[in-house]
Formats: sequence, structure tokens, C-alpha cells
Amino acid sequence: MSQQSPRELAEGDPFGAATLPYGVFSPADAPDRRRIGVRYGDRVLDASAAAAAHGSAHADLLDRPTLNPLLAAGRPVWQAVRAEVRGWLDDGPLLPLEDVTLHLPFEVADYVDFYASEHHATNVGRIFRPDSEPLTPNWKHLPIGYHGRAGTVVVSGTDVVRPQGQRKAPGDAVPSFGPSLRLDIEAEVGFVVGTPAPANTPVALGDFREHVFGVCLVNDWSARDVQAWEYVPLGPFLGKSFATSVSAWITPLDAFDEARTAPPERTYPLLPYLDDSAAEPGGIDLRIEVTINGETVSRPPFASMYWTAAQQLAHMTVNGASLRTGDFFASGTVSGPEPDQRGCLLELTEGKGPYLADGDVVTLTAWAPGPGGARIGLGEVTGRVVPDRGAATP
Ligand SMILES: O=C(O)/C=C/C(=O)CC(=O)CC(=O)O
Ligand SMILES: [Ca+2]
Ligand SMILES: [Mg+2]
Repeated sequence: MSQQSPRELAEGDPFGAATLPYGVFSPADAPDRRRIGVRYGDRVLDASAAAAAHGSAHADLLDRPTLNPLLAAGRPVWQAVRAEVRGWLDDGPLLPLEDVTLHLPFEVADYVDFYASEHHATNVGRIFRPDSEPLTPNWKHLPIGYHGRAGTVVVSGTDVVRPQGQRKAPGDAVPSFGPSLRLDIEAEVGFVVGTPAPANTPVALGDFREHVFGVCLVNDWSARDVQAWEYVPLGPFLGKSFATSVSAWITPLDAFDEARTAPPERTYPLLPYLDDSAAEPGGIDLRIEVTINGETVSRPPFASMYWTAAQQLAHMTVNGASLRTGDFFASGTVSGPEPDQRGCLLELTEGKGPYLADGDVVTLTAWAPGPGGARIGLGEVTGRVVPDRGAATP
């Protein structure tokens, strides 16, 4: 056996040549010089410098402060660049992760959050609406979602200021205003749209890969007290719009080919635009881990999601809505059937709390099975809760 080269990674490293997620970084000595990098182990390949050195036709796409131009370039370019990046691992510049600053990797166009875990929706329905059926009659016929606030999507590592708002417990006569006393997490998986679609051209299930560039982890921070009072009848609003954290790394969809898995059996036949019974398996066997202050609190299995990302994209566009580069949609909270697989504290504590305290650090990580026993890692999404802004009632 030849000696291991310093560029080879330890066996089982989830950020090996089968993963290769994209991000935007700046070197510590040039904070304004944002460009595109690819994670390799615990280092960052300077893809922009490697492309220039190799005379790549894609050098310009990689020398940008955001992934959006690469996202817009379309699947044949995504595949060509990924193949080139593999070749640059041998001699391209590698910087230690601790020597770079990671930025929000793409400009978020529209942001949608779904509600696709049957286990989560059932648990939350029971807690929020104890006198009704936990799943509403539409739940198994369409992927329920809402439009979120694109401008407050933040990169992993950004502090989350405890939000303020109106809340009213059932026993209170009137609402009060103040910092959320029930700040929660939601462990989710996000999908980043690359190729746009004009209005009135719904994206069929089979065209998912032409439009979606990649995958990342999401923490949909949620103020449960604000949410419980405000959400009737239009759904989530200020209880979720203050911050949504995403990982700094977007992993190309092609990295998950070996992790494809069939979604759960459908209870009812679906309308043709959602019927995936004859389609390629639309689930992904991603195993998520949620830690708070370093302690594992849950291991949500993404394979258990009832609705797939392809169904969500088909549903989002079936009314004639167009799709833009940078559109971003999240799966909804990932909860499995077991008590230690629930993706938020509301469920993990049966609605009783405790919720997040100031200073708590929440981190999501995940991996999926890859080729030949390799692991495909998703970049972590982490955030610390910091005290509320302290202003008086407006
Ligand atoms: O009212 C409810 O049933 C709860 C809604 C949510 O918490 C919305 C949400 O963010 C959905 C999700 O992440 O699954
Ligand atoms: Ca959510
Ligand atoms: Mg949010």
C-alpha cells in the first residue's frame, strides 16, 4: 500500500469525494473577498482559485460572492463543475475551516416551509388542538405549507435573539407583550432551487432534478407562545419569521443517489400530479441528530417523511406559480415514530417544556449512506440563543 497522501481523508469522513458541498467563504485575511468553496474533510477547497489555475470554463461562475449564478446555470453545468471539482482535489488550494469565514451561501428568493411529517403533524395537532382530529382532512391529499420570510434566513453560526411578541395563554383574559417564553427549534431539511420555471409550467415529479440544485439542514426557530395565539386562521407568522438558520454548505442532489428510499405507503390514492407510485423513490435516508449544549436530544429520520421534496415542488407550482433561482423550501419538522426521534421541543416535552434558555446552543447534523459504504454528511446548522433586545412594550 502506498503511503496516505495528506489530501486523503480518514476513512468514514462524511465530507469526502462523494459529498463535496458548495459554500461561500472569505479568507480570514480578506473578509470582503467572498468566493465559492467546496468542503473537503475539515478544509475548504478554494474552487474559484482552482478553476482559474486549471483554465476552467466555469471559473467566472465560481468567483462570485453567492452560489446564485451557479444555481441558475442548470443541471448540465452542475454536473460538469462537480466532475471538475473532483479533479481539483489533488492540487487545488485547501484552507482549514477555522481559517475562513462562511457566509449565507445563496440569496434566498422565496421561502416556503412545509408540514410533511405525519408523526410531527399528529403530535402537534394533539397538543395545539386537543379537541379536534390531529390531522386535518386535507393532510394526506396535499403537502401543507406556508410562505415564510426569505429575508430572515441566516447562516449557521448566527446568534438568534430571543424574539418578542404577543402571547396569550388560554387562562389569560387579555394578551400581553414580551420576550417569547417558549422558544423552540424545528429540525428540517431544505431544498435549494437552481433552474427557474416560468409561470404556468408546473414542475412534474420527474423534473425535480432539473430544478433542484441541492440540500441543506434547517432550524426553523419557533416561538410557540406567539405561534399558538396568532396562527388562527391563517397559519404561522411572526412566531417563525424572526430567524431561520441554514447550514453554510449546500450538498448537490446527486450525492444522495445511494440514499434514495421509498416514502411511506400512501393512505389514499393521490391526484396524478402528486402520484409518485410509479416514480423513482422520492425519499432520502438522511439521519439527523439534534444536540443542545452538546447533548443529543433527538435523532429524527428523514426517511419517515410522508411527502417528498418532489411532491412539494410539484404542489408549489401546480397553480401556475413561477419558480425563481434561489427559491428555497423546507421539509417541515422531521419527526419519526419514536419519542426520541421528535424534531422539536414542543413534541419532545409533550407541550410542557422546558423550552430554550438564553445561552443554549442548538446544533443539527446529518448523514446519509453513500457509495461503497461512504457517508454523505450535511453541513451542520448551529445557533446560540441570546437574550431579547430588552426594549419596552411598543
Ligand atoms: O398549527 C400547527 O399544526 C403547526 C404548525 C407549524 O408548526 C408549522 C410548521 O412550521 C410546520 C413544520 O415545520 O412541520
Ligand atoms: Ca417548520
Ligand atoms: Mg423560522
